[in-house]
Amino acid sequence: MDEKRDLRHSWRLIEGSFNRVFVSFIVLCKISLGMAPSTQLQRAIAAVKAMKLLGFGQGVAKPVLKELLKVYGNNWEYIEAENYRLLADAILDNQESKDPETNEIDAAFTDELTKPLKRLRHIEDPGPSQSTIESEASGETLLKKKKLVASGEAGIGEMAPQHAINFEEPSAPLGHAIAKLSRRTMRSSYQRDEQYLCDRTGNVVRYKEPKIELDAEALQENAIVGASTIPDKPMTMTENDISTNYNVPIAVAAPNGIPSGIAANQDGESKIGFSGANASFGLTDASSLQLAPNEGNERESFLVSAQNVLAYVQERLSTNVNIASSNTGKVKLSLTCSVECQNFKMPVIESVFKIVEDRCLKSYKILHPNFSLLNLMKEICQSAADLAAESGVPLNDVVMSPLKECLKSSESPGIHRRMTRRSFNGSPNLVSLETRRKSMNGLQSSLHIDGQSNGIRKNCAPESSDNDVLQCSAIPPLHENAIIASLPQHFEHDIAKGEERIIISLINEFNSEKAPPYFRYIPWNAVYQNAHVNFSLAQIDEDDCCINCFGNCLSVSIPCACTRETGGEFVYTLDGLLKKEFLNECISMNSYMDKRHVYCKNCPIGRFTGENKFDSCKGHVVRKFIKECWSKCGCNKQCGNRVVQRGITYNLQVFYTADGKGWGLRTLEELPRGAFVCEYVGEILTSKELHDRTVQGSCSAKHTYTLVLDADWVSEDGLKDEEALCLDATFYGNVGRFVNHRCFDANLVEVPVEWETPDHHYYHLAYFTTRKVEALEELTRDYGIDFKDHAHPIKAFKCLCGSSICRDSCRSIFYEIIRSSIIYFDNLNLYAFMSISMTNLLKNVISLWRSNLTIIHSFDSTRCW
Ligand SMILES: C[S@@+](CC[C@H](N)C(=O)[O-])C[C@H]1O[C@@H](n2cnc3c(N)ncnc32)[C@H](O)[C@@H]1O
Repeated sequence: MDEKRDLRHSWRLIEGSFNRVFVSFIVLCKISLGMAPSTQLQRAIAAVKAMKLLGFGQGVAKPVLKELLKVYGNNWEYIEAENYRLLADAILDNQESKDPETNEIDAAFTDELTKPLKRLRHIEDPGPSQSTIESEASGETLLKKKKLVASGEAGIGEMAPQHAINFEEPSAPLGHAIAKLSRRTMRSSYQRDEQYLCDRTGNVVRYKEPKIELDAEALQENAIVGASTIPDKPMTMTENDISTNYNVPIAVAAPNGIPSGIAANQDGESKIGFSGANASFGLTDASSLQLAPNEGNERESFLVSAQNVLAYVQERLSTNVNIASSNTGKVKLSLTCSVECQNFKMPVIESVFKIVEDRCLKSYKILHPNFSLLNLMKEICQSAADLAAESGVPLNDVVMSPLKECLKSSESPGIHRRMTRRSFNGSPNLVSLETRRKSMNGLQSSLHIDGQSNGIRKNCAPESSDNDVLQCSAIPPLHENAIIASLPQHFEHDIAKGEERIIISLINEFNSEKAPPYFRYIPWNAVYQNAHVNFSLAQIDEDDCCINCFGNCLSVSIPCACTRETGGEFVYTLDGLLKKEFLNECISMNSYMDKRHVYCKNCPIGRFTGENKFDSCKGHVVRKFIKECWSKCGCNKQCGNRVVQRGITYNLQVFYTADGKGWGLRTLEELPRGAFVCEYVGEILTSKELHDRTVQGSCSAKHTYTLVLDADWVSEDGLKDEEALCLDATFYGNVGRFVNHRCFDANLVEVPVEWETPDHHYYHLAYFTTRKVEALEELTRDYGIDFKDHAHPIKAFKCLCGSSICRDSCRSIFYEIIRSSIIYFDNLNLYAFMSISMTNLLKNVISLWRSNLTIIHSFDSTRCW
């Protein structure tokens, strides 16, 4: 109320003095300017009137106007442009040059009448029309300005207040910069070369102001630094968060150099801070976030202080990112983009996030599992704050591409939160989003993003194009064609080299290892030398195929002959997933817990070890087979009973694991339960050939890539060597070779699948999901290793699977007991184990001990380890 009263008073004073000014300027114009009196007179009157409204008396304005007219050869257009900005600036500069010290103090303690005056220098003014002046003078707008200046001056007043970053030269009044831009377009003598930065500890740091070139491109790219308007309900947090606590922020003027100031929002209400011709809703209060009509003016502003960060960044295409943080450590960020659609309605912000995340995932395919837009925004806030707190960061970089700078600043060691993104030229790039916490003491814990739960009511949605959202969210638009252009060295576009139906990228986000040791990618198994694998049509008799079928076997009510192996039922659903019951059984059979091991009398593995061949079998898991239709069948390639042979269909990626397992495989999209992921492909070796390779040491690499196709070994006594087959993916293999081990709760299970060979000597080993797998989750299977079997010829690795029930830990004795317990209670299988209560489990264990049952060490020795 007091403020309003003051303003009214000021306005009366202005009115009262107007007549005198008018008369004086008639004289001035007649004497000094030599123009046609009527025109000059009117113009002079208008100029003085405008200056008076700004608080400059006639005595101050007159000589400066005179001087300007001289300098510009009586070119009134320059002087009148932008509501006499040039004149106002010149007056201020004149004052500054007379007494900079006083001005500095002025900046801090200037009285209320002076504040709006200074503020006008950086307000985005829609134009010099009389109506604008009137509306400014009418109270409400001035009140807004007053508030604005007051909040802005809180920072200046203390001049380098503790914890404030001041990107403005100390002696410069607020709002210098935007005016500067326009002046620069006219004369270079107004340029300032340096700015001062007060870091959070109050030190003044000095650095170069970005050079502003006057060509159109530079005007788009660069921005000027100065003081800014603070919207009357600025980019808000709660009152407590920011209130009047903005410390001398940075403002970046419109790239086109057209300052304007009072933005019209949708409701037609005047708003200070953004051009009415631009979409502008900055960091306003969530509840008052407004979308202004976009008429094309692009603006950038960036307002920063160490504890109070207010950032408004606009990239091209009228898209903005606004960031604000408060003394309390809260950070809010809002996105602005222009959407050219009628009847625009803001969707729920979470759904916007989701779309962007999905798009990121779809496009980059290499995002960190923890990637979320919200996290990204937090990163941006954090990084902006870090940058603000950090001296010596060139401001122009900050202004032009804040995220780029955030990302650049992530090279030092520390907490690593990484994601991949495309570089700003549209190519994919690996980016480390490490955040340096040191400068933000405690901010991390209290980060808050506007629009998360309290909701942004009005904003733009990324509905029109990728650009709309991706540019403003600092994730640049995607151009698939540009993928290969600037890949990081540790990124391989397609390790399958076109052999698969899909692209399988490889990425190392953790160290400099660019690629796994050399191997040749093959999409299907290949016989090394002696393995007896007969793919002949002749060996498939009519009982082993469905000659009379047509189209899709699954669409017929009577299952075809190919289901003989699986009890007269197809194992696949119409969606191509494994049926629940079949999958459950496969999981259970493959389970380390499961007792269904069988032992060969003459184990092919033991034959070459010199051990007693009747005693050497470590046991083999009995597995269920899938039989798929094949070329001799009457159905087509799209038949629902041909899943594995159609190859990999989900987006997979080889990546370097963070937990020391070396390379691993992950999915880039969500996988449903029972989905076929990939086959384990390698060279088909006889067990003798594998043994020879082992003896020769050619398999003694850091990692082991061999496994035994032993699913049916026990059914035939005296299996010939050329029929006892193994797979070795050390030198030739597919993505399956990168699947790491996980104890018990792996998300893949291997299932033998046959189609071109009716016997079970050779088969394909297919990996299916045991549960729904989230995008970016590592794909793992349980190798079935007994980590306690130190007598095994091949030493097991130190398990780093991270499972809470890892068998290779000191707790594993507990699991041995559990396993024994399950074996003891014959009716329990893995599922029962998973579901039994701890009490029951303990009862089992006690009962087990009581009965003095020895722990049985049986395990599948023939699996890969
Ligand atoms: C089939 S390879 C898997 C791919 C391998 N990580 C790589 O970098 O190429 C199996 C090897 O990976 C490593 N490995 C797999 N699972 C592991 C685990 N849970 N803990 C530690 N190492 C593991 C072991 O060296 C093992 O011999």
